Amino acid sequence: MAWRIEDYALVGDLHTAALVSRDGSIDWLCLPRFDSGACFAALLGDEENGHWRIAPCGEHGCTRRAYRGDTLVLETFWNTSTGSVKVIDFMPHRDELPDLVRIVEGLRGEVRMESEVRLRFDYGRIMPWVRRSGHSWTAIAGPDSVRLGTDPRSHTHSAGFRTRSEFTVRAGERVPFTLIWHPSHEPGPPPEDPETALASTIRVWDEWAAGCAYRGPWREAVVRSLITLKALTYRPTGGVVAAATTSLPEVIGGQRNWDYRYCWLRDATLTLAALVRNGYLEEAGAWREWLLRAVAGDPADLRIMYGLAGERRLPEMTLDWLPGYAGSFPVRIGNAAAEQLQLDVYGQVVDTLFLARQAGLGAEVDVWRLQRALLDHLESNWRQPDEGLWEVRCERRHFVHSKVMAWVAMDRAVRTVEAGDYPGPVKRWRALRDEIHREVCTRGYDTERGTFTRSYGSRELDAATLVIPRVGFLPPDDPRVVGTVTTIARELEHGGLVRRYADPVDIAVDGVPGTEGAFIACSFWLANALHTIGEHTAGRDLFERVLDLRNDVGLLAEEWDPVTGQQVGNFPQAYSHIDLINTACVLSGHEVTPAQ
Ligand SMILES: OC[C@H]1O[C@H](O[C@H]2O[C@H](CO)[C@@H](O)[C@H](O)[C@H]2O)[C@H](O)[C@@H](O)[C@@H]1O
Repeated sequence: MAWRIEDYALVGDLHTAALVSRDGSIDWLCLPRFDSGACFAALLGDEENGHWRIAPCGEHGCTRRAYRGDTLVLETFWNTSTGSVKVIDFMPHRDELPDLVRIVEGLRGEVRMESEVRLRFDYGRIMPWVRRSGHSWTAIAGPDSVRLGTDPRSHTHSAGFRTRSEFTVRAGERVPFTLIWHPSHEPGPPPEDPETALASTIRVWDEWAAGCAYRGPWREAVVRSLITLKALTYRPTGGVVAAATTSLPEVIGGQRNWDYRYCWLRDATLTLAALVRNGYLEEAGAWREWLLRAVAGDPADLRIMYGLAGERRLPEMTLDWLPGYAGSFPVRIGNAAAEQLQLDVYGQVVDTLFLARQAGLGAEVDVWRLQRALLDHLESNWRQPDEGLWEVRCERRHFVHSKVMAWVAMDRAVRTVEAGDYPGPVKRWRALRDEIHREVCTRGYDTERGTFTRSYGSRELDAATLVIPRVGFLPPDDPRVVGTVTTIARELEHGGLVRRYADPVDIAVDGVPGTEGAFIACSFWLANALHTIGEHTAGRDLFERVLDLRNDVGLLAEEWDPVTGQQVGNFPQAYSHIDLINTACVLSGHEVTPAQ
């Protein structure tokens, strides 16, 4: 039986990330980058697709686990009949090659332990050859080579395509294991001392987390979410992935299984806004540089998502040899949504660059030149229907959220010029801003029901319209805003949270078969909107209800299935953590302060 999605914890090194189950099993790890092939893919299949478990012999599931303070160092504890033990898992921050360290520490009495490693490259398909050299075991296939470093006390042997160790750990003893990836045509790097690596990993995370400016009542949840967003950042380029996984299903057994290991302009800009709001300007600077490189060229060729280094081709395919998480087939890599037109990303990008500048990130001519190009392109294209932020896989529509975000792009451009930051055709932009506003209020508003709709002329609702007061399109006390918030709260409610739009049981809703859970980010948006329209108690109650869905180490997937009571969708997902942070900030009055 598969572990629940919330039974996993994340460790990572700002290049890639691993998921560790409550059973001490690493069931997901892509090397050397987030979007590389997985060498442990049991998450989407079974142990034969690759995993690494370290746990007491005969035990199933740990007693408890936690991150060590404000770090990404995971400690998993077991109390057994003979003693207690913990396994410390982490990935040292690296300049070159990825490295996963696991240290087994005896806490009380003595415990018989086992380690089992099955390395399978290319998402669980390729069985490598294993070579031994002293206490190191190197698995090689094609371009990949992974070296498992063991301690002499762990009595390791390799047979039957798995490497096993059995040993006893006593109170006070520490038995380390390391796993290092390197290109198979190059010699492996010299081993690093696990204890030194642990000390420096703890120090780096502690120092980073101490920089968090948020001081409100939900500090622990906010800091954990910031650490998670940071862990989804690809340090070499400044790109940010939407989640660490591919194909965790939006409903168990369903087909809504997508690859999120890419940089969406929407998700990445929102990540940056959350980081900037909490004092992390360095990441914002790195991402701005990533953006300038990724989108360079003709603005008509703007993509809504890119690879970690700005790659544009992300062809979608299915991995037929993997059965999928709990039988949720197909498993996809690549993402066809990369080819879509999603007009909101123009507004997202311009808005985040505006916010970053307000927060103190220096003005730069190249950044303004990029915005001018995006605005020119939007000026000629905002009237087109698009696939919208929910990336529908059916005919394009005039989505209200896309048009509202086009208004945001024009509004921030006007305000930038008015503030004297840069020059631009402000009269024309003002006129366009007014025109978009008029059109949305006429064609995107249902006067009969008193709510903004999903697209022009439709009666459907869309939780994305909850952003209308937040982006300043209309004031919070406008009856159209109040009507939209209350209608969405009533009609999109799903198990105490909200759906992003009506249950897509009918394929016409978004072009994808099957239903899905409540959307976590949208539930935070609703909490935020309720607060903004003065429904403070309802907003806070909803916010805390969603906070309660975090797993034991503070992580959230994309959705929540109230029927099974489980997290569903890719994990951990940036979107969910972004809106946890933003909503905590709004509900506790913590807003971005421009640098002096
Ligand atoms: O619902 C169908 C689409 O679902 C995915 O997109 C979602 O995730 C993105 C990344 O977090 C987010 O930016 C987007 O708003 C969400 O709808 C999937 O990536 C798409 O391929 C799919 O069509």
